[in-house]
Amino acid sequence: MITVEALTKTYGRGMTAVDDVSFTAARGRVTGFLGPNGAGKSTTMRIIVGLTPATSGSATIDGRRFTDLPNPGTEVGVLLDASAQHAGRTGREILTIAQRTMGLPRRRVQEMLDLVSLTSDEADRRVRDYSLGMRQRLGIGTALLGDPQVLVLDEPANGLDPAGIRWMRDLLRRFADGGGTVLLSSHLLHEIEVVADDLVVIGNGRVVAQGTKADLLAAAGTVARARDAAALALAMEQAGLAFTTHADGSVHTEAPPEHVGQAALSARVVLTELRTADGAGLEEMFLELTADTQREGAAA
Ligand SMILES: Nc1ncnc2c1ncn2[C@@H]1O[C@H](COP(=O)(O)OP(=O)(O)OP(=O)(O)O)[C@@H](O)[C@H]1O
Repeated sequence: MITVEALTKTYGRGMTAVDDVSFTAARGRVTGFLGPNGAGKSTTMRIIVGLTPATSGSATIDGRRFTDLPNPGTEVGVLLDASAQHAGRTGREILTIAQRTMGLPRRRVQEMLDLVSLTSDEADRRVRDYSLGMRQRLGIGTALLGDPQVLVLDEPANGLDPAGIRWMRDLLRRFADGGGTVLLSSHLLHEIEVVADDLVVIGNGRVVAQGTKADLLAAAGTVARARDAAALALAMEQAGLAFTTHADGSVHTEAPPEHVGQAALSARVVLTELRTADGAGLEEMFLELTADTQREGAAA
């Protein structure tokens, strides 16, 4: 488990990148870490893995600071900036150095190359000649090399092709289902929506929302549709549920699906659709929660 408590990071005078941030990323779950550009995600993650000192507050992994872990790579897999890998080395060399540093068996290098689908030919090319997606795959391989129980990944899907993104999603799901802890930042909201169990949203260095994805998206309300749109509207009114009607005939309400279902049943209205409004849910929620801190929003 990752525990971040009252974490604050200031740079120079008056620049607060991370402002009293607290959250946990639990075992067996994927925690999505979201926020607009410059919100403080990378800074928080860098503090968690000991690359940036906190001004105040703490970040621990299973109760210990990253810098106190005797062999950190075997406990925490880290991918922060895939472009930061030594460009003059080959992928195989980078993995081999990490394998030796961690004192792992040599076979782990080939196992990781196979896992991230880098061919022998690619593994022996210098990283400067890698595509972004190949660097990302190598970074994921390096993060997993020591068979850690915790992953801290900053934009891991960046540069991956669609098949790679799906592969990554399945990998993270399996990792968490096996009891692992995943803290994952991404701007790909759809990816987060599919893979995350819990969400932490930050804006301007502060947490603006956190909780289970289900709870946060449930707050987005319910969409319902009936064969007879007018009858559904009447049923909603009779049940005292406030709603708006969309051009496509569906209704949107802040009430949970159960209440809408009950209203339809009471009025004997046949529903053709009943779901939480999570189609565009995460994006809507993200934009709403971070409206004050969005660059685009701020200019409006
Ligand atoms: N070394 C530094 N010195 C001064 N300011 C910094 C430093 N590192 C980060 N910052 C500032 O801290 C704020 C948070 O940056 P951070 O990289 O954590 O954001 P982010 O949420 O990861 O953004 P993005 O989505 O663009 O990656 C930004 O305003 C950034 O300019």
